[in-house]
This record gives sequence, structure tokens and C-alpha cells, in this order.
Amino acid sequence: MYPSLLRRSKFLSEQLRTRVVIRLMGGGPLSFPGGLNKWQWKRLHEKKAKEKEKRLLDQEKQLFQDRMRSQIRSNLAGQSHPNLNPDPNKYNPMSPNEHLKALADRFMKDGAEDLWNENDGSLKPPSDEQTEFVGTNQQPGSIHSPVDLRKLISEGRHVSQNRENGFNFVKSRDYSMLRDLGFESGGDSTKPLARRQRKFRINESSSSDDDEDHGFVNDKVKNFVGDSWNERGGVSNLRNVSDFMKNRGSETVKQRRFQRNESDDEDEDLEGGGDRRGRSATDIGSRAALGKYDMKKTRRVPLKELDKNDFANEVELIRYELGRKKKFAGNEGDKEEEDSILSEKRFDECGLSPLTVKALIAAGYVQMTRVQEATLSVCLEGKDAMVKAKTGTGKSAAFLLPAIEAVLKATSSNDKPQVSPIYALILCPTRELASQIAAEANAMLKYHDGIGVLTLVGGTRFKDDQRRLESDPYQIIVATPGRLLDHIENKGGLSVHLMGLKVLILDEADHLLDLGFRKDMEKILDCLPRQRQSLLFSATIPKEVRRISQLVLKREHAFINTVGVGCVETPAKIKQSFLVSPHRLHFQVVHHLLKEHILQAPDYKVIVFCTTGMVTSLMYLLLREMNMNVREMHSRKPQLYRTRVSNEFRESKRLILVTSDVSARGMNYPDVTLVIQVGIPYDREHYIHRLGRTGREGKDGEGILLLAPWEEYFLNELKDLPLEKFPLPQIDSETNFKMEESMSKIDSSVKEGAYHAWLGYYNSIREIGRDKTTLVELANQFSESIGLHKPPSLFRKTALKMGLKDIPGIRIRR
Ligand SMILES: Nc1ncnc2c1ncn2[C@@H]1O[C@H](COP(=O)(O)OP(=O)(O)OP(=O)(O)O)[C@@H](O)[C@H]1O
Repeated sequence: MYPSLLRRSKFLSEQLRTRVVIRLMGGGPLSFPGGLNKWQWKRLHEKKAKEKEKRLLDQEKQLFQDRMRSQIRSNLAGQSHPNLNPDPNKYNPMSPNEHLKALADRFMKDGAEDLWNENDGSLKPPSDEQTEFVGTNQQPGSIHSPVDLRKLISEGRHVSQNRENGFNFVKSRDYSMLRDLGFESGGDSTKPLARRQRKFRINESSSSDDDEDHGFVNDKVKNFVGDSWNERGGVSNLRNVSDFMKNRGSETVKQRRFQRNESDDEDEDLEGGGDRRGRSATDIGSRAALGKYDMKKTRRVPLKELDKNDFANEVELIRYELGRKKKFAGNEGDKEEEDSILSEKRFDECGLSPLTVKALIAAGYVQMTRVQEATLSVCLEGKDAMVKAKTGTGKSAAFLLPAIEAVLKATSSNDKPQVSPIYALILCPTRELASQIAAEANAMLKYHDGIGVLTLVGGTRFKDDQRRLESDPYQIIVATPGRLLDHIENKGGLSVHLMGLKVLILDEADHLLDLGFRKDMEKILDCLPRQRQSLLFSATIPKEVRRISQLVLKREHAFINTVGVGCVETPAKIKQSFLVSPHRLHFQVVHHLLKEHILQAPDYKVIVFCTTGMVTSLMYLLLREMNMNVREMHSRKPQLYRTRVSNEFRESKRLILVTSDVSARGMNYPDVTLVIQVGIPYDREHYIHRLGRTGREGKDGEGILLLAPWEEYFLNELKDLPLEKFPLPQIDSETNFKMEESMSKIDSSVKEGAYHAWLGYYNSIREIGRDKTTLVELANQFSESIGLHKPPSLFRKTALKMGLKDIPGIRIRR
């Protein structure tokens, strides 16, 4: 049969013929065009199909929005839209309302609302009775609306269509406000008002940015509100919106705080995630935000017997119980509990394997932190989740524990795969963070024999990784995306090991899904099996990341936000301030701040963040010249050096670490007393993560942001954070002289590198980079302040790339 088939394929090339032979022999082709294996080929096609589908949906959305807009325009102009009051006898293809319903049905699948939701709250009503119909009295065509609807929407309230009736309803988060405004009500009035109020977000400063940021759903919503407005009116009812908002403001600010010790009612009010009727913490979508855990005091369950023979563990648990009771006996205890990151639940109460609990106790973990309590049950059930929790609150353990449990479950199953599979893959942005996570995982696996953790990070020998992978089975991999991709692409066989993957975790997920990592991440995701659990963790999850999280997460994922909508995103016990000083004085100011801090805190441990690696080097050399006890850490340093410095800083006191953003995220250096950020951080998220290196585990901390006057605009990004202005210190002439002397000792190659890096960094910041002339002027001032006689020249190619070629003040290298 084979020869006859081959004859028939006479048009095929020789290469194709070979493939046909292989296929007929039952093995399938060895490779596909582009050197892809069959899985990669299959995924490539699946991806293309998905992209096509997405394009079509986008087009449809666009059409729909245009249609709604034109309808509203015609309403405002006093024309009746043909579809507004459709003649039942006349054929109408689809009214806007029907169209909206169809689209809502199509796009708003369970859990998908969150991808569009700006406020981390649920768009979808928990149940029908939690929605309320809104009627208005305004006549069609009325134009003097006292309320800016765009503002109303941009202030975070969501309106959607009632799918059954074509009426508008306001979601549960909004409807108490609307009732106060005098709208008709058809909802369940027996529900406690408190619950409705807590779902209500106050944001006095509505900005056009907010409007811009609202996704398709909000556009849809805005249009729809406009629609119903003209249909039914309601001017008088809405006249007092702003008064109402103000009155509500103080109340809601109080509600925003996360307090376990208030009365039950208020407790339930706090974060908008709970439900008095016992909604489970495993709720899908953002209704799982905080789940049950901020409002329901779980009944204590008796200590589980971990290991009957393990007397030491029992003693430890009893000691802990006694300590806890003593601690919370008085009022002071209450206050401490409020500030503490710990919850009341213990690890032995949540279904972890006894050996893991034993290892946790050995590591000093008895009680869960709040984020661990909020997430463990969801993650242990195998659901996808996106988790947001403040820095230093124990997110690493929150994702490591479910990963370990999944590995234990997989290894105990009867399937015996031919290649040793990797069951859990943890990705994080930096090498040091990968090592830190691997160390924590190893501590938790202390009593589990035969489960290995391997780190795959750049800066180490690729061959060593391969050797380790071949010699020992590793069930858990902690990797940085670049190195992992190297392994996948180099056909080192890693893809085969990854076929059995059960859990994928992205720590610092927002950063990993950022443009810098996006391509690598997409390639990695293409090589992972779809049947897996995915967990995304970070202290910051901007809206864009929530939208693109669908790259990784299933639609019906849980969004767990222990920060709380509208709450301050930074730990409460970090004192934050900013200081504005001319750029040329920054080095002096940093030196002064450090000296003052050392006097106040003899056991100081300080991190100074600089904008780039080269500027970090310069700052380090300068402070070293000034006889300060400093270390430097940035990506230009060899990995061995980085690891050594990282370990040293973790264990030391009385040390200053000058670093770039490689240390900004996830690094857990205990007891850092002060974080200084010199120059504007790349964005708000960078500020929060850098700051979060201090004040961890609910401890005190301090953060100072040092800005030049032209960088002050950045404070707008932080206006919801409690930053206070720090007075400009007086630098004495002796210190000034010493600094100048020290600066003159630093090699000019370092300074030139710092100038180039400085220029590159600020050029990449949109607000500054767009005015190239001013940028170059500022860069040249910087060059002068670091003792360079003239600004260093740039390669023509570099200048071209940066858009600086013909800008006055830029020197081009001949
Ligand atoms: N249940 C616990 N009991 C006591 N300490 C804990 C517990 N969980 C975590 N920790 C400690 O809390 C500290 C912070 O934990 P971790 O590094 O996981 O924070 P994080 O939330 O990941 O912070 P970041 O956002 O900066 O990455 C660590 O020192 C860790 O050992």
C-alpha cells in the first residue's frame, strides 16, 4: 500500500514525501516548518485561530459602540431613533437593547466581567435579587442634565443591562446610592443596607483619564445610561449627587479600612467582598475578593494531631496558643492584631499535608497571614486565581503551599510517566527572587523526601542546568522567563518534562506580563499544557494587567484582593515622605539622610534605589568614598557577586545596599529600616514595590522619595498614598567639599556610563522623554553635577534610536 500511495504523491517534494513515509509508519512527522515540533505546531494554529476570533469580536464591539453612540447623538438632537420605540409590527433586526443583551451574553461569561472591571469589584450581581431597577423621570430630549454622567460612571459605578427586561439595573455596589437619590426600587429591601454600602466606591476626583481607562463594558454602560436617561428622565433625583457623594465619602473611607475587631456589621462592611449569608471564599470572579475571611469569624477547630510522636511540635503549638491568648487579652492586643499581617487561622486547619505543616512550624509559621487565609482554600481546590496583597504579607507561602500540595497529589497518583515530569513551574522576574523562592520552597519540603526544587536563572552555566535536569528528577522549577525559554528553545528536552505541568505560578505577575517580558511569556505559555492551574500574585495589579491576564488564566478565575478597593496600597506602618531638591544636590542629600538615619537607628539597614545600574554604581562609589558601609547590586554585576551581596545583606545589620530595580520586587531582606528612592521611579508600581522592602510582616518602616523640582509631577501618581513633605536639609560646606573631592576621585568612565544611562532612563519615561530639548538640557546639568566638564558623546546610532540626533546639546561620537 505504501508504494502506491507514494506514487500518487508524485507532486510532493522529496521532503514532503519523507514526511508522508514517517506519518504512514505511525510516528507522525518529526518536525514541522520552522523546526517546530507537533505540539508547537498545533499550538501555533490554535493561537492563530484565537487571534482571529478575537479580531472578529473586536470588530463587533467597535460596531456596537458606534451604533450606540449614533443613537445617543440622535436622541440628544431630539430625533427619535428608529430602534428606540420599535413598532412591534414592523421588522427590526435588533434593537440596541437586544444587541447589548446579545453582546453581554457573549462577552460576559462567568468570571469574564472581571477582565473589564475597573474597580476590582464584581460587575455581575451575585444574584438576581441583588439588582435593582432604575427608573427616571426625565422627558426624552431634555438637555439640561445637572449631573455629568461621564463623571458618574468614571467615579467607579457600573450600570449594566438587565438581561430579562431590557431595563437598566445598577449593580449591587451602586444601588444604595441610587435609592438615596430617589430612584424607584425593586430590589430586596430586607438586605442590610450596610452590605450594599460597602460595595460602593467613592472617588471625588473624577478625571478624564479614568474615563479613558474604562474598557468596553463601561463604554457600553455609559452609552446605555445615556440612553435610559433620555428615555425616562430623572433630573431632580440626581441633582444632589455631589452632596450625596461628599456625605458618603467620610463614611466610606471608614468602611474601606480593614479591621477584624469591629462589630460584626461593620466587619461585613469593610471590603466589599463578604456576604453575611455565607458566600463561600471560593466564589468566582471578584466576588471572591477577600472571600469570607474579613467578616466571618471562623470557629476554632481543635488542633489536629500532626504526628503523634512529634512532641516538639505539639509543645510549639501549645506555646503559640498561650502566647496568642495573652497577646489579645487586653486592648493593646486588639490594636496589635489590627496592625498584624497574621490572621487567626492556623496552617493545620486548612487541609495541608501533615508533613508540610510540620515543616511550616519548624520554620516558625503557625498562624496564616491574611493573604494566605484568603487564598489557600481557593488555590487548594485547583482554581485559577489572581491575587493582590500588600508587600511583605506572605504571598510567597500563599502560592508555594498550593503548588506543593499539587505536586504531592500528582506524585502520589498511580500514573508513572516515562519522563520525570515537572509539576509546578514558578516564574519570577529576577534571579535573586528565584533563589529566595526556591529556598522557601525547600524549607516547606523539609520533611517530604524525593521532591526536588530547581532554579533556572540567567548568569549561571546553561550546561550545569542541563546536567542537573538530566541527573535528578525535579518536580518544582523556579525560573526567570529568559533562562526558561532558553531551555525550551534549545531542545534540551525541558518541553517534554513540562507536559505534565499541574500548576503555573507567576510571582510579580504584573511585571511578568509587562511589555518587557511579554514576548518571552507568550512563548513559554505556548509550550505549557492547557489543563493546568494558574496562579498570579502581586502587590500591584493595574487595570491593563487584569485585562491581559486572560493570556494565562481561565475565564472563571478568582480575583482575590486583600488590599481592598480604595484602600491604601502600601503597608500602614511605613512612614512615607518626599523631598524635593535640585538635582545637583541629590548625592549630598542622600549622604545627609543616611547620616541622620544612622544616628537615629544604630541597627540601621538601608536600601537606596537608583534609576539605573550605572547611576547605582556611581552612587555606590561615592558613598564608599565618603566612608559609608555600602554594597552595590545591579544587573551589571556578575551573578556570583550578586548572590553574595544579596545573602550578606539579608543577614546583616548596619549596612547600606545601593541598588537598581533588580531588588525592587519580592526581595525579602528582613528588618530594613529605611528605603530611599533617588529620582522618579519608572511608575507608581515601581514606587510601591521598592517601598515595600521596608515595613515587612507588619513591622515599622520608613521610605523617602527624593525628587528634582521637575520630577514633582510624579507625586500626582501617588496622591492617594500618605506621603508627607520632608524639609530640605541644610548641607554644611564641609560635607559639600568632601563630596566634591570624593566625586573627583571616581573614574570618568563610570560617570560617562551614568550620564548615558541617565539619558536613556528619562528618555524612556513618557512625560519627560517627549520634550527632547529639555531632556538633553537636564541630562547636561546632571553631567555637570557629577563633575564632567562636557557631556559625553553618544554613538550616532544610539542618538538616532533615542530620537536625540539633532537635539542641541547632544554630542555625537566621531
Ligand atoms: N504564616 C506566616 N507566619 C509568619 N511569617 C510569615 C508567614 N508567611 C510569611 N511570613 C514571612 O513574611 C515575610 C514576607 O513574606 P513574603 O516575602 O512572602 O511577602 P510577599 O507578600 O511576597 O512580599 P512582596 O510583595 O514584597 O513580594 C517573610 O519573612 C516570611 O517569612
